[in-house]
Amino acid sequence: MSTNPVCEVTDVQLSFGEVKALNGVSFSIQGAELFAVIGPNGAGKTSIFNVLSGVYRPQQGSVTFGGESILGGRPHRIAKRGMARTFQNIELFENLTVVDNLMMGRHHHLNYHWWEAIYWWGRARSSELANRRRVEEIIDFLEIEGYRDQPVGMLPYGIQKRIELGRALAMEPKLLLLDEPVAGMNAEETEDMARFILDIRSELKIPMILVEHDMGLVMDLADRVMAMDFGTPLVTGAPEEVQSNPDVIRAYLGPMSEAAAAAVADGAPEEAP
Ligand SMILES: Nc1ncnc2c1ncn2[C@@H]1O[C@H](COP(=O)(O)OP(=O)(O)OP(=O)(O)O)[C@@H](O)[C@H]1O
Repeated sequence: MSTNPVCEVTDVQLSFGEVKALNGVSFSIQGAELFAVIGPNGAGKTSIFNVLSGVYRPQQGSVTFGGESILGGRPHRIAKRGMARTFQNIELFENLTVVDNLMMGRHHHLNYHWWEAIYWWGRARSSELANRRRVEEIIDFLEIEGYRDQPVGMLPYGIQKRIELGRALAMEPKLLLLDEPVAGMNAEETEDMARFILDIRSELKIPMILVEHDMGLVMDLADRVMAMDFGTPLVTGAPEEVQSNPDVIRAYLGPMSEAAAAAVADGAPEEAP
């Protein structure tokens, strides 16, 4: 049985002057899958996120989300339609508490008028209580009860990354974009983040696109991987298929890896120099 893709990117071209940031990029996200995008520095990974979230408008191609085109859509409108994103560099309100930062993720779900808010009645009261309940569920889910009332800026880096993930979850996204979620983390923090990403897939069933340099993490978690180089997709497939693709090995290791790539293609172990 085929289902409609959550998101479909078709033949996207994006240039900055002479630089082709994206060149014929196509992929679609089906169901609650974890789709990873890998590639060396400058391959175009962040540009894909910027196109999806409305920060960049490509010169060619189409992008649909929930069956409708989002090309030319403003970032806040695309976010409101259910696309949430975490960033390489944490973007939280440092002086606000964990709870208040998570409540920021709920602002699309506030559905009352200002006069109802002033008198704290009607929809203002019920909507606020429902939003607080949802935030408490996320606090439980991400195991951050111990930090709930602390200003985010005071917390360890790994916890801040987890709170940023929490804020994205508070939006109740239909698609979650994770931009290097374990960058700068130690082994224990990475392991915790990996566990939460797996829980999001299995329990919350939210489709995710993951951009990450930690290959171990990508190969362990992803359902499918798209490898890119110089804006061009090299191969898309199961992690083991992508990992052993000679073009991918070349892109990562450079021309010195010709022997390694050939050996992998032949299925033969590489000889020691
Ligand atoms: N706003 C911009 N103006 C000019 N060039 C840009 C812009 N954004 C991206 N590029 C260029 O597009 C190419 C792809 O960049 P992008 O940031 O998408 O790569 P990346 O794979 O995310 O790299 P990294 O792993 O280093 O974050 C690079 O050559 C980059 O310099």
